[in-house]
Amino acid sequence: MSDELPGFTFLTAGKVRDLYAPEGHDDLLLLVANDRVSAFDQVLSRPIPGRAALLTRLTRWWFAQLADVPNHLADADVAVPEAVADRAMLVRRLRMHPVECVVRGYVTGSGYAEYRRTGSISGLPLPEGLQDGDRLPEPIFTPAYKAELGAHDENIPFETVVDLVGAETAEALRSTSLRIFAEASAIADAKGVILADTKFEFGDDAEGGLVLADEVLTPDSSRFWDAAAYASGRRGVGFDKQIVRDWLAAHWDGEGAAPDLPDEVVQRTADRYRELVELLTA
Ligand SMILES: Nc1ncnc(-c2cnn(Cc3cccc(F)c3)c2)c1Cl
Repeated sequence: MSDELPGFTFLTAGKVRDLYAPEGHDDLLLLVANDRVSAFDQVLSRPIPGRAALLTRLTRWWFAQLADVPNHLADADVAVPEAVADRAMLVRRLRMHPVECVVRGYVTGSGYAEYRRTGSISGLPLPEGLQDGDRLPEPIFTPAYKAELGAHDENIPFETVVDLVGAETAEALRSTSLRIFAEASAIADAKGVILADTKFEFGDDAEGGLVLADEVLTPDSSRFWDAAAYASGRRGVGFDKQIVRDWLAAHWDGEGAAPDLPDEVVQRTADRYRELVELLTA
């Protein structure tokens, strides 16, 4: 997506999203998703058609499911350009907390690596002998400090969250994150999808209230696994990027730029995103 969006000032770009400010509305922002996908810390060269619209639809749906949690969606009368309308969200500008509110129901990824090194994640001691992909006795709040774009977030103990945002907000971040995770994983579970982990971001609005921000419970912020595959011993079968990961693992040594995905992989991945969103939002 070029930076040009009439009536909006380009602010910054993430891996797969751009942030704009609506001219004349400094209390609002526009998040515009694009069809790019990142894997192995690289934004792949070939976009996945329809991905941005599907993930925007999913985030909107989750916000509606989590009606008891204040969120940043704005219903202001600002015209969003037709060209991006199905993959854009007009949101209230918040004072964002610099904490990635990660909740894990299963141990995998960077959390599993930290567990193998230290026996804990974000300072939380865990049972011995856990294997990659094991379900945890109960979901845990494992916050991270927002790293600069492209770097890995650094897991931090709850005490550091208190230092960053104060005890009251830290407790609210933890309790709200755990509550949302419990609600969302129950919804996903009923549809044959494991929500293994997710990352929430929150900010304060002008009244000082805690507001759920950014994208929510999408395959970019969460790991969604196929529950039937997990039950049959095939762990961590991702719903979205597994096709891309498997193809890259078979056709790339991980050095330098990732090769272009073939049409068949792009199409199957696009289908898989649609399948996940239609399964969850049915
Ligand atoms: N409601 C809000 N209020 C204030 N700030 C934000 C905010 C800032 N940055 N990001 C993440 C991001 C970075 C790059 C492109 C993106 F589309 C999004 C979200 C939000 Cl969502």
